[in-house]
Amino acid sequence: MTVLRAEGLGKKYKRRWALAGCSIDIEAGHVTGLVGPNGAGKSTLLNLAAGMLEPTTGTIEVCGGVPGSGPDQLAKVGYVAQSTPVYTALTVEEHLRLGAHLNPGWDEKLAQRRVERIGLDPKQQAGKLSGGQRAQLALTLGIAKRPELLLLDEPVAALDPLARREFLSDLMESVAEHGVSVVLSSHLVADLERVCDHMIVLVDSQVRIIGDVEDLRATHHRLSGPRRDLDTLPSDQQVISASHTDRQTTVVVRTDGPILDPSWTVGQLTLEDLVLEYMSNPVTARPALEVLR
Ligand SMILES: Nc1ncnc2c1ncn2[C@@H]1O[C@H](COP(=O)(O)OP(=O)(O)OP(=O)(O)O)[C@@H](O)[C@H]1O
Repeated sequence: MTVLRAEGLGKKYKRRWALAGCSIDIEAGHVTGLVGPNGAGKSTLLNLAAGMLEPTTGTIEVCGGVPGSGPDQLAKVGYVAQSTPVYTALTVEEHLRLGAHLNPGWDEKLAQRRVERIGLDPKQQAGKLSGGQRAQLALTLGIAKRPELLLLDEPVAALDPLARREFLSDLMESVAEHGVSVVLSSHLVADLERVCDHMIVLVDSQVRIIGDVEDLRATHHRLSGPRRDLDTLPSDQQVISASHTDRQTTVVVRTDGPILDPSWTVGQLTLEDLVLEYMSNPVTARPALEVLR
């Protein structure tokens, strides 16, 4: 089953395109990381998927429905926005009560367990929580809702390192136990690497690359060797970035085939290297669109 399908998706604010021509296909059961520079369009994409925004062009379908189209659709999708919105005048326990009231699939046990473990005082007003505690409360509401698809916009940005690790392991537990699909944006690629099996890199409002993390790792190589003209590379090798000194060429290529040329020294890239290559070379790389299976 497809949990998120976008075709030619675009969003324009006044005269500026925040997102343009995005085609994305995410099957259920995946944890998909969304990365890209500031202003690339990550929050815009998540807002479109949550039904908080309407597309200017193209279409987006989430869990088989139009985002934000009614109560059934809202129940299927959990969304924790970057600002981790909470009701400042309500206490922690009132938030949980509200969650139980509004969400047909509410998991009270899970919500209580999380609040206890995080150490939130149920009687404390949300407006008096720290930024990290507010984020934890918002994340608890998102997870305990038991959605089919959980959309998280920079969920760990406000968390301390231990809380971050625990949150990510909670998330993995929810994925394993309840099969929830997740799309989460973050600038912390090392965190994403721990939990994501798929990755989308957005640059300049467009999808630069989308795919299975293992496939991405296996098909990208850093080649270094004697200086040479890039036109001499085999046609199945897509150049992502290249640099030359007087004597040496270093090039990052994407290819499904083996590197047969013995003059290259072949190095593997970490996921972080790979993401940075796409983020810092928006011109040389062509967009690579794939279906996530
Ligand atoms: N409400 C708005 N009105 C006008 N422009 C907007 C609005 N929201 C976002 N934008 C613009 O759209 C572009 C994409 O913004 P978006 O917030 O989606 O990026 P992002 O990738 O989430 O960035 P960040 O990593 O900084 O959170 C940016 O240029 C931003 O200035």
